[in-house]
Amino acid sequence: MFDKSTWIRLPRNVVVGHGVLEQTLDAVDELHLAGRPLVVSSPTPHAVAGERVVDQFEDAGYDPAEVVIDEASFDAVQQVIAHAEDVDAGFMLGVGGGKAIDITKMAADDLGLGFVSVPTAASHDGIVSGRGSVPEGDTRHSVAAEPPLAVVADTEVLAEAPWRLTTAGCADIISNYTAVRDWELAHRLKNVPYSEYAGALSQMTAEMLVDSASSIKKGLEESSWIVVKALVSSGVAMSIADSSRPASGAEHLFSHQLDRIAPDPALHGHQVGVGAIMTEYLHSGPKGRWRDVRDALGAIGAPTTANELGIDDETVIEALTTAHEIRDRYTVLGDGMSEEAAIEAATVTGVV
Ligand SMILES: NC(=O)C1=CN([C@@H]2O[C@H](COP(=O)(O)OP(=O)(O)OC[C@H]3O[C@@H](n4cnc5c(N)ncnc54)[C@H](O)[C@@H]3O)[C@@H](O)[C@H]2O)C=CC1
Ligand SMILES: O=C(CO)COP(=O)(O)O
Ligand SMILES: [Zn+2]
Repeated sequence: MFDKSTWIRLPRNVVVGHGVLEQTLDAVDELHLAGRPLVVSSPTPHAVAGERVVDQFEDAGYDPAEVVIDEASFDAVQQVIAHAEDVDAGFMLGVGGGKAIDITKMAADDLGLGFVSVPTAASHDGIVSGRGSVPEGDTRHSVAAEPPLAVVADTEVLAEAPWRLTTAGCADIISNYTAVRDWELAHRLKNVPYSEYAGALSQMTAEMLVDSASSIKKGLEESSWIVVKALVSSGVAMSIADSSRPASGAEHLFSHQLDRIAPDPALHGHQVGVGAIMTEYLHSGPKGRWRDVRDALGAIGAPTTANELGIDDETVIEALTTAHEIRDRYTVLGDGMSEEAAIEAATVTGVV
């Protein structure tokens, strides 16, 4: 008997373009959500876009509530859940970077409420995904959560965000190359379920972004358009796989570990990009395609060295040798690299 079944959860409305923040209300009305909206953001995104979203709902006769969170943690998720219960929220809107969106996603999932994603930076591919990722103690949990019902990505807002956030989004996409390689390896070695569709979509997304590198330039709103479409596509790959595997391999373990141990971690996308240079080297050796990964990052102005990340060499080596401990996810790092091998990989690739 054929007994497989699968659920692919995707957003219903993905609205991308110049000035579409003003269409947030329309995108929500279409969803037939009931009750009071709760707008969740962090301080800068609240000032940049959150207040305008609150005003739209106020003008339309809704009674919006708002909460501004300072950090990405399970405490913040609990804080938002408590606030939503206090104000009897009917649905939520997450306005901000990856952290604000993940917190909203996880709180909404816990309460069984619908949620809408309003990214203010094209900095990561969680804007559409059905995963929430928050550190807890020494580990990081990437948990299944309902994906947003709608995504409203205003390229005018995204283009005004600091440029480094956009290059971080590009690097998060470029890291799909190594993430898919790790996924394939885990499939072959550990029989981890693999989705051809999700793997191909993730890889194609990275290829299309790299092919468009010459159009991704500071001050060009079209860049935000190109990057956000890639982020949506990568998020869809995660939804198809029902896992972050298509977009998160050893390079992400390395970045999550840096978030734990570096005194001043860099942006998520920038860290995974530098990680991808080294893990591509581990996959394909000194003559392999690690130079292509490095050059693709360099072409869009993302960091390619520890120095450019603002992280010292020792911390990079420590993160590389301990990254496999972050979570139970088989990658090219296997059960861990020796310090000598980590130094070799980081040195040959010019990361340290
Ligand atoms: N759930 C998922 O599938 C995924 C989750 N993530 C998570 O997302 C997080 C990283 O997201 P990021 O956006 O890099 O970090 P973030 O959310 O901390 O944002 C970075 C900084 O940019 C600021 N910012 C955002 N929009 C701005 C704007 N328009 N103007 C000025 N400043 C602005 C924020 O206030 C913050 O200080 C990580 O925790 C990562 O694990 C990343 C990828 C996928
Ligand atoms: O950052 C992500 C994909 O780009 C999400 O992956 P994680 O599951 O490693 O948090
Ligand atoms: Zn990522």
